[in-house]
Amino acid sequence: MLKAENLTLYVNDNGSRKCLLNDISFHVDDGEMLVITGPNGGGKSTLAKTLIGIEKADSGKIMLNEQDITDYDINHRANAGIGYAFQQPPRFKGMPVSKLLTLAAGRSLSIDECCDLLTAVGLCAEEYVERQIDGTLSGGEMKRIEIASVLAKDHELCIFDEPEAGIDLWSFSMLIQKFEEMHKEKKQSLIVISHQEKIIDMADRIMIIDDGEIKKIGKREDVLPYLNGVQKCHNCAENRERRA
Ligand SMILES: Nc1ncnc2c1ncn2[C@@H]1O[C@H](COP(=O)(O)OP(=O)(O)OP(=O)(O)O)[C@@H](O)[C@H]1O
Repeated sequence: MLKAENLTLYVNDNGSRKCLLNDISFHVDDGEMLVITGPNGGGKSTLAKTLIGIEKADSGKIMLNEQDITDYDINHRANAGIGYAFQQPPRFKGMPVSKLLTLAAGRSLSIDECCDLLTAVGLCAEEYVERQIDGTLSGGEMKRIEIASVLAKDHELCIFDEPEAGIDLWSFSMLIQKFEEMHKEKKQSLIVISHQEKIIDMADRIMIIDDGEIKKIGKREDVLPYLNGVQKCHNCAENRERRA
């Protein structure tokens, strides 16, 4: 189980102190899927980066399976069992895809295993397995390779930041199948940051973050009506602006 307690994070924004996360507390049960959603700029990616150790909270505590990981760096947290797929994946130039997958798995993978991982994210294995990770890969291709690298290992907790971003419809439906499979197996807990209805509909619980704060968290059936209400209000405001 992951438990975040009172996470608060400030950054220096052109000389002034800006609060990006304000007293965030929540948990993710073993095998649970928590979907985090909310408006752009609300703090979702910042929270994910804080959980994996890229950002360091000014206060608060993070526990993974009763282990206090608050002071762990990114590698130490990965070793403790947290896997993370970036919203915008970094490119490890000059490395073939098979090597990245092997490194991510933490053991040597056969070409067949690499191909299975690539197929799971809708990439033609033969075409990509020995391809170099460099600027010639499109954003969507890079995103899918990144997701495959997280799938390469069983984690205690996998965090996917907008896995749908830049991915075509066909690959997206394969990805949904993969998430459904992982969710059904309940071997790994999942945090998925998403704006996509299909992903939100899969959640056990949904958390809405806006302005660095949790606006709502609860079971899918309790939060969905609230989310639809927020959406309607947003549309009303947009329509009013358009009419004015
Ligand atoms: N280092 C920083 N300095 C100043 N502001 C920052 C910094 N990092 C993030 N922000 C701001 O914090 C806010 C939250 O950003 P974040 O990327 O977490 O949002 P998000 O909810 O993931 O948005 P999206 O849905 O667009 O991906 C944004 O307003 C962003 O501009």
